[in-house]
Amino acid sequence: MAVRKTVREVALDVLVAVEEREAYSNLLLDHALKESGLSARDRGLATELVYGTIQRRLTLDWILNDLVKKGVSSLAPWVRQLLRMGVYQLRYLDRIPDRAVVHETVSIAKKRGHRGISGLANGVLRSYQRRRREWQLPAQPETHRELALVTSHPEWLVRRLSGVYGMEETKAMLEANNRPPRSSVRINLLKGDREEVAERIRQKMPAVAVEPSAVSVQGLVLSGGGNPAASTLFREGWYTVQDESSMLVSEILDPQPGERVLDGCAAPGGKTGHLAERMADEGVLVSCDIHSHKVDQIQDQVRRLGLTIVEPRRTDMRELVGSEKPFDRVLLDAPCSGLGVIRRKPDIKWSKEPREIEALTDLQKQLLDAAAKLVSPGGILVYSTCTLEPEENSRQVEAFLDGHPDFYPDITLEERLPEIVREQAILGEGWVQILPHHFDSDGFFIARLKKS
Ligand SMILES: C[S@@+](CC[C@H](N)C(=O)[O-])C[C@H]1O[C@@H](n2cnc3c(N)ncnc32)[C@H](O)[C@@H]1O
Repeated sequence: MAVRKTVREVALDVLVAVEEREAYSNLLLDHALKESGLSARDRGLATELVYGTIQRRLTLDWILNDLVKKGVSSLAPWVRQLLRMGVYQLRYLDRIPDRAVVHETVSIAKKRGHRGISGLANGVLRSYQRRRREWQLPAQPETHRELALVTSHPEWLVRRLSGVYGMEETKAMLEANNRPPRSSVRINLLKGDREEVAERIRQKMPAVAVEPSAVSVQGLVLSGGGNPAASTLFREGWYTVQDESSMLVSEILDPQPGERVLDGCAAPGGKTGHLAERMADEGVLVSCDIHSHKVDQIQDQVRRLGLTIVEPRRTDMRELVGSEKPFDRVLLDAPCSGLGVIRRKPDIKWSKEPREIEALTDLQKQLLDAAAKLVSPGGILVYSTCTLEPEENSRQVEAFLDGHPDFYPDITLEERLPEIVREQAILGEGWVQILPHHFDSDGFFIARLKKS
């Protein structure tokens, strides 16, 4: 029988895979936890170790570069990650005794490396224990570098965001990125109303506290009890796991039963399901994505939610122009830099580069041009992203409106928002920008545009 990995070995392997394959931490971790056979408590610890070590990377490397002679970049990836994970536990996790951290780290080093590596691990962690007071950070960071170090985000990102939102707001946003995401679900309107679904969840999962979301009328916030996607209620389509601000996108498009609707960049299908539910599963909903494996994910959602009006297609949305009749409503939930979802995928902050943002804005512009042609006169176009970058958001919309005089911003967007969002989020003409600390949700930009 194969020997089961310990919780720290599971976490370490995920950390190494994220770095080497440049894959998303949440996907790799989900997969590793499923295979691991770890108890629920250890799964919680593995999750904390993976997210925490990635989140705090800059601060951890700042310390390790003082403790490792040639610096962390000189180490083999697994040794680098092992030391980061060790210092992370000593610095940020009070509930694990220091000696347990040192012991576990050195055991993995012994098992996987030679004596030199276990000696290094032991020396580095013990030096950190002795000298930990040397690495003090200011409570009120004043420079970009200090804010980068305190919140552990790349300096280019701190510079860029504080140029737009100011130091105070940026600090709040970056701190929110280091907090664990809230767990929320969108109730399936085709099955019941919010109170009915909440009651079912309470009965099925008594350990879970269920509260209505203040951000979305279809949202429920869950706390204190496992993974909502593992429940039979999820498999039976009573709800979909979705972030609260992301739910606002389909609410703002507000498709009606019987209409012809396009979800142009649809996979994995979270918003497709939402649109169809709001259409009472009546009408036509073309849901396309450029990647075929992702179209399968849309298909899975449709099946699970028991929807009949969705037509999943593998296609480049731009190719629909000329071959499809216009739509009453179009959702363009565009590919973006994802800076609003760093809390869920902390590796994004280390893998994204400023030049990628420029390439993305080009693609978004092309998709918007195509979307404009696919909306029928009098129809609605909603453009959304899960990023915070004006180049991809408000400026993208301004440029679109300049180039498309037949479109105008729909100011009814404001009255479609719940009071708390109107009061706290950033509102523009026909658009809203939600930042991660506003509601401890994902950062989202949503614009509602009307064709005359
Ligand atoms: C932000 S994600 C969409 C998330 C989705 N709306 C949801 O709520 O589940 C953007 C998607 O656009 C797809 N995409 C990128 N370029 C595309 C194109 N030219 N045509 C259609 N889909 C595209 C990507 O594969 C990706 O799945």
